[in-house]
Amino acid sequence: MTKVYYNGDANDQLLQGKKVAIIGYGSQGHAHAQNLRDSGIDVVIGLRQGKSWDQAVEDGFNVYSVREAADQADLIMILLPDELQPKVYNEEIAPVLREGQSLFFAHGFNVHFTQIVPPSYVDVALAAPKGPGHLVRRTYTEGAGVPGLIAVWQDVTGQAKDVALAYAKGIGAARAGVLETTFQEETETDLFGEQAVLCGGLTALVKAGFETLVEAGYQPEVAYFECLHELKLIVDLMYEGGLEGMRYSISDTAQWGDFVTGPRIVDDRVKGEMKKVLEDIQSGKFAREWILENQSNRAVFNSTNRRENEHLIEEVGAKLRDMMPFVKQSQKRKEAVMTSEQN
Ligand SMILES: NC(=O)C1=CN([C@@H]2O[C@H](COP(=O)(O)OP(=O)(O)OC[C@H]3O[C@@H](n4cnc5c(N)ncnc54)[C@H](OP(=O)(O)O)[C@@H]3O)[C@@H](O)[C@H]2O)C=CC1
Ligand SMILES: CC[C@](O)(C(C)=O)C(=O)O
Ligand SMILES: [Mg+2]
Ligand SMILES: [Mg+2]
Repeated sequence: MTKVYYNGDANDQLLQGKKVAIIGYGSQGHAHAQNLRDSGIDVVIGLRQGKSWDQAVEDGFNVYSVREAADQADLIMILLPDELQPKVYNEEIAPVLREGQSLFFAHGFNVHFTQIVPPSYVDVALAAPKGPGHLVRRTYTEGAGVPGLIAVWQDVTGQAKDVALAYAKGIGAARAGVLETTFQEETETDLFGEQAVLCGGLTALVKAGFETLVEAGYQPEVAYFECLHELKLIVDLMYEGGLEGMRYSISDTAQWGDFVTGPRIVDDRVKGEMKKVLEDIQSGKFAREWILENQSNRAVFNSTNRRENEHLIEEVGAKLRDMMPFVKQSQKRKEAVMTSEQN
């Protein structure tokens, strides 16, 4: 059985008196920075001037250029978009890297696919939450956490794994469970999961269900509630109790439909395609195409994004969600602030 690490397995002392530079203050960056700070760790932020810089200052952090932050830190966590990391690393971080520092990532893409080649004299490790950054922060504030993976690429000090575990505890991941992996396993499984199941597979399934109902003459609003809105409610049950827990709550009619129709939708052809997707990830084909797409100014990414945002499901969903302010996180936050200001 794989060892799962929890809070009690981590040595907090390894990050006490050390300075952590969080490079980037986006989805993961703001969450790591705020969680580590709340865990008693000294954090500075490395950024360029702009929206995130202003936000990090507003959130009470000392913010520096990437180079200045990296230069003063014991541990540098790179939380920039994957496609921008190699340039920023080469121009701003590599020139100031020195022995004794640790270089951390939340995803192994650039190291595994050799877009970043760290020098031999720094520890290189991974602390990768298995969830979106905004939930890494939200769950932490709720006393919970998002599970995480740690991995060591290069261990100069002999402490890289223990430091990665202490970091994982600092961001709240060790409340939920931390697994040790390799850069290769993290990179390949993360890319596969987001493409085939969590993001690509799911959005395609939702759209195909919605379109099938609408093309058959059913109301788009009914199709939206059925194929998108209710998904969260069903997934929440799976999150809490696995497949069995979800099936306990649904009707026997739904469960029978699940058993007989599920395998007709996700059939052997779909599974065969998943295997090909995995092969493209393992061979580096996907990585090369994503790198080239960025070098060609994201022609396909941008046009696909525009088309996707214009889909009827988005138009219908936006109107329905406007009538359900409680489902909008930003609205929830505004209300929480207003309530705390009133009290
Ligand atoms: N999103 C997620 O939940 C997850 C992400 N990861 C990994 O975490 C890493 C970060 O991803 P994510 O949080 O999504 O990234 P985001 O796209 O949310 O991060 C953008 C941040 O990077 C800053 N930035 C962009 N370009 C530069 C630059 N040239 N110099 C300085 N700062 C810059 C942006 O600042 P500005 O406002 O100025 O543009 C912003 O603060 C990736 O490796 C990703 O794979 C891992 C698990 C989940
Ligand atoms: C599922 C997408 C993800 O891998 C994540 C939130 O874990 C990402 O890269 O954003
Ligand atoms: Mg992921
Ligand atoms: Mg990912």
